[in-house]
Amino acid sequence: MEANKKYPQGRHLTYGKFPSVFRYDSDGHFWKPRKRAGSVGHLTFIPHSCKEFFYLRLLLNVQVGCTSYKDLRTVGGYVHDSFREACAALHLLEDDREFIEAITEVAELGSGFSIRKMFANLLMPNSMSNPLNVWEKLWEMLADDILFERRRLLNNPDLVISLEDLQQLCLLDIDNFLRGDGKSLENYKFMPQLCYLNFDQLRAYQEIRSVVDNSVGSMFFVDGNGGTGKTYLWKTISYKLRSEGKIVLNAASSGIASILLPGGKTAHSQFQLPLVLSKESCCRIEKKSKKAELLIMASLIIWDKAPMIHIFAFEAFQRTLQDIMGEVDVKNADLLFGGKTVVFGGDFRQILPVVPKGTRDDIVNATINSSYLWRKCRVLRLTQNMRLQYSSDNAENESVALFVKWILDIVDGKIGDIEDGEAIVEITSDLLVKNVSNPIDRAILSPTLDVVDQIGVPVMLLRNLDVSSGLCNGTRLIIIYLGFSAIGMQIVSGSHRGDVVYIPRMSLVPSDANGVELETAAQRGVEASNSNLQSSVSKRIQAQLRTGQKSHVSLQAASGEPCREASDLWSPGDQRRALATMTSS
Ligand SMILES: Nc1ncnc2c1ncn2[C@@H]1O[C@H](COP(=O)(O)OP(=O)(O)OP(=O)(O)O)[C@@H](O)[C@H]1O
Repeated sequence: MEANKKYPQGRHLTYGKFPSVFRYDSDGHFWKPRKRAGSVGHLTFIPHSCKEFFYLRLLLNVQVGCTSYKDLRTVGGYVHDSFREACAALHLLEDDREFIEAITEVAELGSGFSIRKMFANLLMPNSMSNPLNVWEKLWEMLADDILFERRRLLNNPDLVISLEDLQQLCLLDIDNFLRGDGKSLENYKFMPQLCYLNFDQLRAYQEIRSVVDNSVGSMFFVDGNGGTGKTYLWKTISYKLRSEGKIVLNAASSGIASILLPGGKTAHSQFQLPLVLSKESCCRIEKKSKKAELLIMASLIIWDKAPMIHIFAFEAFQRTLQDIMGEVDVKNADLLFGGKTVVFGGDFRQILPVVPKGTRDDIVNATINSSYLWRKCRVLRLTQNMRLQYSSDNAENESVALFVKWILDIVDGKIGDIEDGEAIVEITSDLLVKNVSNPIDRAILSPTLDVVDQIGVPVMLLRNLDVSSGLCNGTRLIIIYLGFSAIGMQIVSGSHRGDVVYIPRMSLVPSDANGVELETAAQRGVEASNSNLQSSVSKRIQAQLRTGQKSHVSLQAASGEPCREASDLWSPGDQRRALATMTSS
């Protein structure tokens, strides 16, 4: 302030910028002009708890040319009583900007750990007027070092953590700080919450956890209808174990289900399963390879949507694990899955393995519960549908419950005359959506297998091209460019919605094709298995019923949706009879 009185050339500088032109003489306690400019200064951090000093510091970062503290408190010619009031007049406190600035500043000086602690400390006394706003603006900064720490802890420099997982890990830390003070995130309902488990999920979690903790190894199957929270359970277990530095390998039988899992991969990619499986197959994992090392280090292996894959895949995986783990200790070679804990999950009402030209019996025999492994499997059941959000309106709840029962009855074969697993089901007109502007957003099926030939046409990808970018079997896209050898598309479903991608035109030759080729990896029309629904059907679930075309209608999918309206069935014509293929085993 004395320098401002003396040197007019410094009056346009904030306190932080002052050292760029002036030098402080610590002996004489005064500022004098620098001979050479270029120094950078910063103000010492002052915690929010220091109240007026904190606000004084905020003002020093904004006000210029002040020659007294009174000048600092003056805004628009009015002298405020406190630094805080002056900050408010300068709009420095709107939207919790003071806290955002304070956290941002500490982030430059300290670790992510310290700013997470700071955020928790601000939450505790309810200092922030809108903590959610601060969280949304800063959470990536709060989670800044988590990925680095995890890579270091797991000794895996290539580790990738999804944004959702990062948020959970960050919240977990904040929750831990709050617990130190006898509180938890639950006390702050307006904040994003940590995963909490319902009774069935908790029981399953505890059983799996105790086996992992005691390193005894076991095989589990978590059985639950769509929406009972299997994926939620996988996520919770994964977050928890990984937060303790343990390795959890997540895989799913389908690409689109795998992108819902933290660090999930398709089972084929995760376990190097051969495409053509037989009774003697083994995974293509070399004993001394990195993949084998990872499997040895893994505390838990999760395999979602297991009923979709042929039993040969599980048996191949079990043999491979015995081989790999037998190298660690010869006794492991006789243990189930080499002594590893492997948790399978899925819903037998959903899609079962595809057996080309197979009968119903062939399909049932190819399903995981027909394997010799099943006898050693502990089945854990989830029964509460978590996707259904019951409202305070009893009539609405009743209607939802009736609708769910109707869907389950169809799948259980209680409605319609079933012939060889198929039945004609009458759909009541109140379930039909007559006009729909954007069917891609609301459709489950059905394939037309037409060649992709027009811009603006909705398509579904039929190959796992790049699961981490959301390009997998089941991803929905809209054609935006048709080139000679590449097609440009925009993703319209899942977490990569809106992304523009270009994929080469390619031939699809099924392993048992006998010369049959499909035109491109993306096929016009929509067909999704139940497992594809969560990310590919975004807002509403419907079945598109095509006159005269036999479509595989996974009606039970709709049973998990939040409300009856969300489960409308769309019929382009007046087709009200759906041919539902029963897949119940
Ligand atoms: N304990 C829980 N607390 C809050 N929400 C939950 C809980 N468990 C599940 N949910 C929510 O319920 C919905 C359905 O759960 P989830 O996707 O895990 O079911 P699912 O059994 O995997 O379904 P599907 O078999 O159709 O894939 C999701 O929106 C999930 O976030």
